[in-house]
Amino acid sequence: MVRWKTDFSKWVITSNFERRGWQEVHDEKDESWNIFWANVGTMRQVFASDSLQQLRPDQLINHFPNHYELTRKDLLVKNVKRYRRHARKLGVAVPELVPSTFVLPQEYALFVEEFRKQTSSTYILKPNGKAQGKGIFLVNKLSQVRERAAAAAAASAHGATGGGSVAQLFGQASSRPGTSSSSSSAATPMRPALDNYIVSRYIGNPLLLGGKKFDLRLYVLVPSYSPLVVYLATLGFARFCNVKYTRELAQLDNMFVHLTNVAVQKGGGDEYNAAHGNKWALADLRLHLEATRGHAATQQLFADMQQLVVHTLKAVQLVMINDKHCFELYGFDVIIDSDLQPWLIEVNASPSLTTTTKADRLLKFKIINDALSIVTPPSWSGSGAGSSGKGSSRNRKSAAADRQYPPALGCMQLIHDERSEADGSRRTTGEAVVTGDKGSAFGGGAATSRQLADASPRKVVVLHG
Ligand SMILES: Nc1ncnc2c1ncn2[C@@H]1O[C@H](COP(=O)(O)OP(=O)(O)OP(=O)(O)O)[C@@H](O)[C@H]1O
Repeated sequence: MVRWKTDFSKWVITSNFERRGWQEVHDEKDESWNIFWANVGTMRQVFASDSLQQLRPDQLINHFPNHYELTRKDLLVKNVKRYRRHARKLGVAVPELVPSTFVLPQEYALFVEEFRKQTSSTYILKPNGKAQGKGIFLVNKLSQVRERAAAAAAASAHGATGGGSVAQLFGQASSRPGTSSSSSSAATPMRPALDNYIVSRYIGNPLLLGGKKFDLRLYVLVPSYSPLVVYLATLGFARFCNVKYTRELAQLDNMFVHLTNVAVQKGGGDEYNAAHGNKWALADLRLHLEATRGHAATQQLFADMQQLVVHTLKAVQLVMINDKHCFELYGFDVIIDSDLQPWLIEVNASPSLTTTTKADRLLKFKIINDALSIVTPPSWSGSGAGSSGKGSSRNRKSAAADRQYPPALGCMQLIHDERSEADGSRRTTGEAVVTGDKGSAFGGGAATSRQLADASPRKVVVLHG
């Protein structure tokens, strides 16, 4: 009997396990589970306590230990920048994946340099450690950054002195190596309020639908980083703002115009539509684009989004700890601009599994169902067919690197399998997502991800291989 555990009591998870006839493990200390759907916080504890080392071969868990390399805004940007630098050295063209971004406080001077080169530009500042649109603001003048920093510093110091130099506000003095925060309280600047922020070029020309801004939530399954295997779900959705988009400066602070987060838009009063949750299915968006922008342009956009996903994962492949017990279902947030170029906004390791509408329920149930069918061994399907306790030899084999993955399963389309890329036999199979060879990251004789990997100073770490 397959046994499951979760600290995440969401219907889409528990109903999927129950429908398979699997048995729940209730006791927190009971380690007889075969699959643990954990939130990221629990994962941190599991890895910190080293208990992962003791996992049996027949145990699976839904995060990689250092998933934050991809899902923390500043680390994502660092990894993507490094990947593109390596690609450039190899003469490989990798498209821009994220809008130009700087990590604060370290890259404040670079940000100022870029900002001053623009005649008019808007930037968005986002805290690394927050979600749901919290702490985000837009600026189009450097003085606004300073004002915000001062206000935030004053607030965090509970009325202590606001203001201060930009260097202080961004923590340059306090973050000097070897400077202890306790060394001299008089000499130490206040805790910088915009420490742990990133600042990104704001996509000011988003594609609009009915005059409203939206972003896309794409679901991406990674059963393995070494070899890199990637599935993209054909199910996904667009999330709309409540009010019409405008570039008017007077509306720069109006988050109902600029932020598509459901959490923000739900607070939008009457404008929020509870029936459809301000969402549109990806398939409907595709149909709409086919009708308004043409077949070829739509096809190209979906191919570009597939490339965006694969490149982003390649950018972290070398730093990700490829533990064979792990898989991950990511939520990729993408904004499409008016030229139909997709931009990655962020990657979530725990995409929301809360369901607000019937369509939401069906979509999320199906995504989890298909993801489970891919990551779990065939011997787990059907009730009572799984392992009990110590792993069977079949289960052990299922965790091995030579495992075969189906080209498509339900809504999941295999869009990248590094082993196929190496022998050139299969570039892409995501027919519903993209046709032809467009999704191939380095088609036409360009370097493969393995070549990029070999060129990197950091190597993939494989545990429990
Ligand atoms: N560079 C950008 N250009 C245009 N809009 C952006 C940009 N970055 C973020 N946004 C908008 O702001 C919203 C919030 O950004 P982001 O998702 O990075 O923050 P978050 O608070 O961490 O959200 P989440 O709850 O999804 O983790 C996005 O959904 C998008 O609508």
